[in-house]
Amino acid sequence: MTRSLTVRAAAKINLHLGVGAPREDGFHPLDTVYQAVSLYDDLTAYAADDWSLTTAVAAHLGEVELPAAGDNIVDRVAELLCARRCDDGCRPTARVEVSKTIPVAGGMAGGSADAAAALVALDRLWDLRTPDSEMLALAAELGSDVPFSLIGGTARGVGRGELVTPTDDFGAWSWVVVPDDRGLSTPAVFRHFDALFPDASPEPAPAQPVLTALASGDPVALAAALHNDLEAAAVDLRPDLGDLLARGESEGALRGLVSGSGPTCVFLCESAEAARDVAASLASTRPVVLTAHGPVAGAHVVDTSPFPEN
Ligand SMILES: C[C@@](CO)(OP(=O)(O)O)[C@H](O)COP(=O)(O)OP(=O)(O)OC[C@H]1O[C@@H](n2ccc(N)nc2=O)[C@H](O)[C@@H]1O
Ligand SMILES: Nc1ncnc2c1ncn2[C@@H]1O[C@H](COP(=O)(O)OP(=O)(O)O)[C@@H](O)[C@H]1O
Repeated sequence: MTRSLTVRAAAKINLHLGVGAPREDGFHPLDTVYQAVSLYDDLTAYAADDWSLTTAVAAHLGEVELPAAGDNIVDRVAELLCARRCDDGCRPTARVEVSKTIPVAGGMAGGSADAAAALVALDRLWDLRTPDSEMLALAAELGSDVPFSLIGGTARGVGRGELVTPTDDFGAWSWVVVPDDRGLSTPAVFRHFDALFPDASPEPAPAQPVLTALASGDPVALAAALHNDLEAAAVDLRPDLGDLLARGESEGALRGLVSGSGPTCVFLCESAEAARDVAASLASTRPVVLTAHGPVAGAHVVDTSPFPEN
């Protein structure tokens, strides 16, 4: 029987996204608070003699173009892990299948989730036993959001978002998630932020109000503290998002927010029941409306077949 393992990784919401003026390397300094929420991609890696990758996107997310095998972030993970952790001259071999339910190019870090899942799965499949500190460093090379996708939960991110520290979170938070059938490009939204705010401070807005609200566990306090500096840029590029945010709030959400660089909009609700009600109201005019809760775990193994324990 072929050895295989499945790793699950979650989407994220930025509860706070403070963005400073661009650094010399072009990246923006961030002070952000990530929360992993219960929308997932599953990645299964099978032992094989060659390298192959297939991706499947959940039907409700519509017709979405993903980078072809060879250009996918999962290919980059395999190359990087092999180059840094395998013997000289080795090449990556596995058959990898990715099953996506995280909206693509939606500001929910779906590509980063797949990268984190691939790091965990291939490290285990190839028995590399990479130390956690090195896994986080490799994750940071792959993308600013990838270290958070590894650790999950609720965490503060600084630097360009790659330096993550878990934070206190005493709540069980209920979200409505409204994806969009057209993605927004993350670099384009950051560029539009620069155009709208040419005098932005080099220091991003501090995350303290959200950290205090998370420690209270009170949804009303968290709703008041939610903050996203990219929201103005995303809404300026896509004015319909502003209408959607207003509508969710008028339907009973405590607060609507663009998720990261958008275009997915998320709505914090008082309870799981309230989230179901808001979702039902929004579903009368939107093709896809989901509910989710957070925080949930980072990339973790959910199935092995048969796989010797070490
Ligand atoms: C905006 C955020 C908020 O969490 O997420 P998304 O909304 O895309 O999911 C992240 O900063 C996205 O992280 P990620 O998608 O991993 O970005 P990267 O691959 O590192 O960078 C993609 C591009 O985004 C811009 N970028 C990213 C991070 C950052 N701190 N400053 C930037 O200017 C740069 O143009 C960079 O070339
Ligand atoms: N495995 C993958 N899943 C999703 N997107 C991927 C993947 N590999 C590469 N990408 C590309 O990464 C870009 C960002 O996608 P994604 O991570 O879903 O969005 P966001 O950065 O807004 O959170 C898109 O252009 C997408 O086509």
